[in-house]
Amino acid sequence: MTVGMGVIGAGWIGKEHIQRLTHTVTGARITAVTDIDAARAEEAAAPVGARVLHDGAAVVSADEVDAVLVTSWGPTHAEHVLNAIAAGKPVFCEKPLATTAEDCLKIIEAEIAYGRRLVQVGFMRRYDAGYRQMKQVIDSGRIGEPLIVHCAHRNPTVPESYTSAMAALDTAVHEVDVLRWLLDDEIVSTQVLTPRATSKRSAHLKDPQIMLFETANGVRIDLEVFVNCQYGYDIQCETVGEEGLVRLPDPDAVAVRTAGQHSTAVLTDWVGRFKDAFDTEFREWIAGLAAGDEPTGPSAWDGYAATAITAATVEALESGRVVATDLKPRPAFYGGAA
Ligand SMILES: NC(=O)C1=CN([C@@H]2O[C@H](COP(=O)(O)OP(=O)(O)OC[C@H]3O[C@@H](n4cnc5c(N)ncnc54)[C@H](O)[C@@H]3O)[C@@H](O)[C@H]2O)C=CC1
Ligand SMILES: O=C1[C@@H](O)[C@H](O)[C@@H](O)[C@H](O)[C@H]1O
Repeated sequence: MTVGMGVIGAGWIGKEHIQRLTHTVTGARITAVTDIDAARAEEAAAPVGARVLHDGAAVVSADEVDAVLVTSWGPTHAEHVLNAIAAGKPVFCEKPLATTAEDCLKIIEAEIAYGRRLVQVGFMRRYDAGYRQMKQVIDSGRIGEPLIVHCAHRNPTVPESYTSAMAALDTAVHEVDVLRWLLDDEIVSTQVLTPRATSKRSAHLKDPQIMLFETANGVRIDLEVFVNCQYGYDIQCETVGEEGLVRLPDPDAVAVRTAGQHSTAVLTDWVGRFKDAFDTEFREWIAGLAAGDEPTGPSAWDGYAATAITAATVEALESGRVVATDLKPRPAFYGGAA
């Protein structure tokens, strides 16, 4: 079965995923595209033979759309995801699931009422080979119980429109998700330290930031978010356990020796760093859809947790306090205590 895919939002990542589903991952065909910028929708749809529809609701209800891909701006996600659930269609939503915890909870309520998982959130790091190997090591017990995690998330530069809150909402949100999954633990409190600011930032921006998270099991996580680091796109993660540690590998790169130097390249953006992870994420999602299975990737609950924890982190940044994440109890539908 080929899955007919309707895409809502044909911007940067929307176009990336359209290319991926057309040329790299088998089992799906882009059948409909919409964007509030009609020219952008046309430009993305024409080369893959998809129809351009006038809005997200039209995409969700189109007969040729079996599943929906939401790659529009974050504040619009909840509406499209709720429409897809109402239509009983599987929906892959790029992060964030919604920009408020309240909207995430509405999605959870709608999915539970539907009675079957339809929603998957685009936290692709769970599909990265390095993070998967780290999880295997942690789960195997080889390093003993995890105690501390050291992380860094560095982008070379960000546009003027990037705000201090986005360090949590847009950037650290990936660590929040992948660490909850890696440790199989929940983040219960958050704090933000602001070291000396880089002169390379926009005047309004607090950069870098050091985020400190604590989990229910008492694991401490420190995360450096530095979005004007200049030198490249660099993702680091090291978990220290009672009997050893496990570190995320750097991406493969040849070592060059020339002119008295030994060097390896550093990547410059998330597109290249997580290309294989995105491919695997979609390969597994499409295979599940074709088999009629419920999605097994990041759930609406994970989307809620990430939004609530990053919102608490913004509160921590603005107040200078340690803030409790105060998550709701996880419903049995998502594997919580009944
Ligand atoms: N997983 C990851 O690493 C990444 C995820 N993202 C997420 O993907 C989403 C899109 O990001 P980008 O592609 O970078 O943004 P973008 O601004 O390049 O593209 C978004 C597109 O959505 C369109 N749009 C906005 N509202 C719409 C609506 N209601 N209906 C139809 N079209 C609409 C815009 O006109 C634009 O073309 C964001 O939620 C972002 O956080 C973005 C980059 C990386
Ligand atoms: O999702 C992403 C962007 O939206 C965000 O702005 C970047 O900081 C992240 O590295 C990237 O993965």
